[in-house]
Amino acid sequence: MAIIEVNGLRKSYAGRPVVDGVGFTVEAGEIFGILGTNGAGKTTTVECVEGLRHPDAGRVRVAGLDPAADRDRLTRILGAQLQDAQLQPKITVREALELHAACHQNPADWRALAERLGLADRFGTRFAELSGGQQQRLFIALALIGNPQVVVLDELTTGLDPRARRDTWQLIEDVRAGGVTVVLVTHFMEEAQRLCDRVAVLDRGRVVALDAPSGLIHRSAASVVMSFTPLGALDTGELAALPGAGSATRQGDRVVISGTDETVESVLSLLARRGITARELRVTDATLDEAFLALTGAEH
Ligand SMILES: Nc1ncnc2c1ncn2[C@@H]1O[C@H](COP(=O)(O)OP(=O)(O)OP(=O)(O)O)[C@@H](O)[C@H]1O
Repeated sequence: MAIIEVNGLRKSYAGRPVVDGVGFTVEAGEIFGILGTNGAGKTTTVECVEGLRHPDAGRVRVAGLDPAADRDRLTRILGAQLQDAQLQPKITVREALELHAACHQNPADWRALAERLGLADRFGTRFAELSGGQQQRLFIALALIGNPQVVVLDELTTGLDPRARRDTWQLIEDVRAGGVTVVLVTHFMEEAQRLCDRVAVLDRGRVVALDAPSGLIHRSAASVVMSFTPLGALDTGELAALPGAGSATRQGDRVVISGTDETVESVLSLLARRGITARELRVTDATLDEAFLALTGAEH
């Protein structure tokens, strides 16, 4: 059953379309990812779903409600992550939880929520004194405090260290296991690949792909990634023109080529013809990174 339906969504700023006919549905209980390059229109799209921005055209429904017209009822169904600027640096964890619980008709037990999110020993700590990971946990708690059916998390793990990011992923999986539908805007392909049931890839205001992460990877022309340090001059433009090659870039002294098995064979024979040694040669399966680059034509 679809809990979010977006059809033909359009939004322009000063005559410039930034969301240009976006459509997708989110099924109840799934973790739905929204990926895209900077400025692709991700935040504008989810803010239309949250009722924070009014679309110029199109239809948005969250559990049957029109977010633009039914914002009050929507807040009982949908929880959104706050941006840090919206919390006072001096507010304590307890005060923030109590304050936000008081804004909802049917709030969750904030002590139990804090316990579940590992914040129980931080009730007296001021927001500004929390670590980045603890702040993110607090934002998740505040997004969940109204017992929502849907939670929208926009770039939740940006700025977190790898351990805190992984802890946050576990939290998101726990949230979903509790029956909440999650919409996750992210720049991290690993995060999307690990967490999301399906992802929509936005590029310049349009959905250019919508599938399970594994589906996007399989549909992408690049199935493998080859990398090595060449002991000799090698032109990436020449490599990118080899059969099946998706992209060829330099990362420090290494050359990274995405493509197919045929590309690997072609690179090896080119190296042999030129008498160039490839040090620390690696060939790995392609990930969502390569699919994303191919879909958006972007470097990131
Ligand atoms: N209130 C606004 N007024 C004018 N332009 C805006 C406004 N909000 C967003 N934009 C522009 O709309 C475009 C899309 O912005 P949006 O924040 O939706 O993109 P995004 O995909 O979330 O980007 P990012 O990954 O950088 O957060 C950007 O070019 C942005 O500068």
